[in-house]
Amino acid sequence: MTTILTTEEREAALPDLGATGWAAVEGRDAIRKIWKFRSFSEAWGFMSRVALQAEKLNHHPEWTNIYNVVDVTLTTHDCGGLSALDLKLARAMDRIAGDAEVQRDHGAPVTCLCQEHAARGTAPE
Ligand SMILES: C[C@H](O)[C@H](O)[C@H]1CNC2=NC(N)=NC(=O)C2=N1
Repeated sequence: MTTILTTEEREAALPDLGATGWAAVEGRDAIRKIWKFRSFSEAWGFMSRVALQAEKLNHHPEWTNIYNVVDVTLTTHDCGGLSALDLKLARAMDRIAGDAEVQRDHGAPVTCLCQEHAARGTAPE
């Protein structure tokens, strides 16, 4: 049975994950990270590789993909909060994402490349 992380486990693990861009989710015992890849293809490649890890761990993200953006929330449904599996999957995602851009401000709007080109009046490559 998966158990909720203790305070000590959180204090040991969450600061390092926070440093890479993971942040607490308002009103949920969960962590969130937003990646902005250079293309849909790169975003999809990330999701495909993460999906294989999720199946291996039997632990799955809550995520949305809009074009080049992947917005991820991790929590453990079986215990209703953060567990060691969320830490493991978060670290795996960070490894797979490599140096892809991270949006750290979760209060700011999340815009995809289409919206950014439209705002700048530029044409996508
Ligand atoms: C029965 C259920 O499929 C398993 O217990 C797994 C599947 N993937 C899961 N993923 C997440 N995020 N939380 C879970 O509790 C969970 N449970």
